[in-house]
Amino acid sequence: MNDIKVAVLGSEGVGKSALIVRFLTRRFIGEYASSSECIYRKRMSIDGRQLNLELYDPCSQPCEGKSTLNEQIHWADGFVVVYDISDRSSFLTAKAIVHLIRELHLGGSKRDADSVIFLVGNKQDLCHMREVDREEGQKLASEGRCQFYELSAAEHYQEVVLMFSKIVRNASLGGKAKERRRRPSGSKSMAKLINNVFGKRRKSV
Ligand SMILES: Nc1nc2c(ncn2[C@@H]2O[C@H](COP(=O)(O)OP(=O)(O)OP(=O)(O)O)[C@@H](O)[C@H]2O)c(=O)[nH]1
Repeated sequence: MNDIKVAVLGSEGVGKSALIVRFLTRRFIGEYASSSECIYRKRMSIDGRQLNLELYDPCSQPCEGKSTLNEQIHWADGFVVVYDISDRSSFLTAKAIVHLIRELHLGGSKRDADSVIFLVGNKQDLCHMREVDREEGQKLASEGRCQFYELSAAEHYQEVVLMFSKIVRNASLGGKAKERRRRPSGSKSMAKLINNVFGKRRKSV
């Protein structure tokens, strides 16, 4: 069975965990653990093929054994680079990450690389507080040769599922069946994911 590794990257509070939890559990809960990096696993069927998906959710806080962004990039087959449309600084971080991925992610053909970086402007429901125009996102995506999505983990379940399904499909088709690399860090079961959702430091929306 194919193993597909997808890293969800971006600055603190952009909604990386919210997107992952939404995809894996259908739920948007509002507060998520941030104290450790983790990998979530899901068995999926794409085009009749069984895949083991590993989704990497980094920790924005300093934490024990934390992997570097370079390690995360080398580990992954596909990348979801997230920013918050109501936070310009998160967009600048996303831009830097996209450029770094392009620099470091040298395996595979050009076509493969083009289809496995997704740029996601999250929190579209906060468009009344928008600091990043949709056009700016599209421009960065075209410069970085990424696919572009603007969505809301809070409100757009179907779009979130579609986006993750597409990157998994693209990564699995990329012919980048890489030799298995070192995992960025520990892994987490679904039960742990659910447990992590409650009693976290609060973040404002
Ligand atoms: N309004 C709105 N809030 C969101 C959305 N997605 C996430 N949030 C909120 O944004 C805050 C941060 O979400 P997280 O999923 O913890 O963000 P993160 O990127 O994982 O943050 P770190 O773990 O600190 O890196 C939480 O309060 C979420 O409820 C969204 O689509 N809309």
